Amino acid sequence: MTLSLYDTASREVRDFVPLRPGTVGVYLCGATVQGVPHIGHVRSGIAFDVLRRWLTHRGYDVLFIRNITDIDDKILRKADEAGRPWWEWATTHERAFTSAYDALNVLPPSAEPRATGYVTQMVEYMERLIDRGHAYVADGNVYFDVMSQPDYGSLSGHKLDDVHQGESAGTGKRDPRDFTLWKAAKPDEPSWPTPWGHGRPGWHLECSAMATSLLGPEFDIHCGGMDLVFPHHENEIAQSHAAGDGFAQYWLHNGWVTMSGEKMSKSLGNVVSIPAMLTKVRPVELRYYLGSAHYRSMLEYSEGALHEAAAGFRRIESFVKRVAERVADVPVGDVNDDFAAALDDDLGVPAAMAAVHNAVREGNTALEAGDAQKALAVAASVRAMTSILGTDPLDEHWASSADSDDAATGALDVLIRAELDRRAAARAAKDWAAADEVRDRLAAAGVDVTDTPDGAQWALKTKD
Ligand SMILES: Nc1ncnc2c1ncn2[C@@H]1O[C@H](COP(=O)(O)OP(=O)(O)OP(=O)(O)O)[C@@H](O)[C@H]1O
Ligand SMILES: [Zn+2]
Repeated sequence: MTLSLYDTASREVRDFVPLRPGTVGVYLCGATVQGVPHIGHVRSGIAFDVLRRWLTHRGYDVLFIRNITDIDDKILRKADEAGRPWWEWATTHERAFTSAYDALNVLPPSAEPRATGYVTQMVEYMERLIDRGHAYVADGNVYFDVMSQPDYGSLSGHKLDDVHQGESAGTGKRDPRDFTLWKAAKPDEPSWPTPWGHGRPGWHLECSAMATSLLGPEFDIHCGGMDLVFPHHENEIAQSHAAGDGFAQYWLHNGWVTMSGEKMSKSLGNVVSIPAMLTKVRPVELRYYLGSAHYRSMLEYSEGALHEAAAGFRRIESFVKRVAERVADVPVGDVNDDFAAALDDDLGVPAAMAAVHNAVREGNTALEAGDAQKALAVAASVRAMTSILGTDPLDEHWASSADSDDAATGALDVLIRAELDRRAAARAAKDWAAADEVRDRLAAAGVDVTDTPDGAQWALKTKD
C-alpha cells in the first residue's frame, strides 16, 4: 500500500509521491518562544514526529526542519515586562521547549533554524518580491501586495473581500488586506539593517525564508497547527509562489488540544504546562495520551482521559515486560499489516493503536497458553509498532525517567489529595473560609488548584 495524506491545499487525501525518489523534505512551524510550552504545542511536535518516523520506516531519508521564532512582538513585550533582555527571554524558553520535546521522545529535527539567523535570506527574499512587483516599501516597512497574487486564498478558501490579516494597520499600507513582510525599527527595539532601513522580520516571511533556504525552492511537506492555515500559511504560499518558488507540495495541519472546546493557548490562559502534567503521569504516558488521537482531530483535555490513556499504555508495557522477564530479551521486530495499513491511511493512529492492542491481547493469550515463542514474536512486533508511535516501553529513552521522581510525586499526591479532601468537605459544609484557607496554603507552597468537572486537580506552579 502507498502512503496517502490529507492535503489541506487540495482538500483531499492524496497518494504521497516525493519530489525526489527516496528523500522527503518536511518543514514544521515550530514555537514562538515567548513562554513555557503547553501540551498543545507538544501535540503538534508529536503528531509530526509520528509522520517522520513512519516515513523513515518506509525507507525515506527524511530531512525534518522545525524552526524557532525567536523575535516577535510577544517576546519583546514579555521580556520587557520581566525586565530581561529579549534574547535571554527567547533562549530560556527555547530551552524549555527543547526539554519538553526531549522528555516526550520527539526526535530532534535535522536542523532547528532560528528566525534571527536568517535575516540575510529574508532580505534577499524581499528583494525578489519587490523586483517581481509583489511587495513595496513604505516608511521602512515592507508589505506584500495581496491583490498581485492571483492564487491568494487558495489554501484557506478565504474570499479576498473577507481577508483580515489580524495585524495592526501599519503605516503606508496601500490596502488593508496587504500583510507585513518586514517591520520598520521602533526606538529601543532590536533591529537589523536592510536596503530600506533598520527593522525586524515579519512572521510569515521568516518561515518561507527558512524553509526554502534549507529544503530548496520546492519541497515535499509543510506542517503546522490548523490555526496556522490562515493567515500564516496562506501568506507563506503567497510569498513563495510570488517569488517564483514551487514551495510545499503537501500541507498537513494538526487539530488542537482543547479545553472546554477552545484551543489551549497562552493568550486565552487555558494552558496546562508539561511539568504540571508530568506530576500526574510519566513522560511515556503523556506522550501516549497526546499521540492517541488522529492528528487532524481535536483532543479535548481531561484528567480522566489522561489517566485512561496511561492505563492503556500500561497494558502494553506490562505485556512486553512480562515477555522480557519470562521468555527472553525482546528485540524490535516488524509492524503488522493492520498497523501499516492504518498509518498509510493518512496516519490513522487510532486504528494503528487498535492494532497494537489486538496484538497485546493475542500475545497475552499466547503467554498464558505457554506458547513462549509466539508471545516473543508478538512482543517484538509490539515494540516495532510502539516505536513508530514514540512509545516503545523498552526504549532506553524512558529508562532515564527516574523512579525516585515517581515515588516523590506519588507521596506528594497522597498529601495534597488529603488537603483537597478537607477543602471539598469544607465547601460541602459551606465553610468557605476553611476551604479558602486550604487553597491559599497550597498556593503559598507552590501548588495550583483547579476545579474541573473531574473534581479539584493540582499541579506544581510553573514559572512563566
Ligand atoms: N492547543 C494547541 N493544540 C495543538 N497545536 C497547537 C496548540 N497551540 C499551538 N499549537 C501549534 O504549536 C506550534 C507552535 O505554536 P506557536 O508558538 O505559534 O503557539 P501559538 O499558536 O501562538 O499558541 P500560544 O499562544 O499558546 O503560544 C504551531 O504549529 C501551533 O499551531
Ligand atoms: Zn511558520
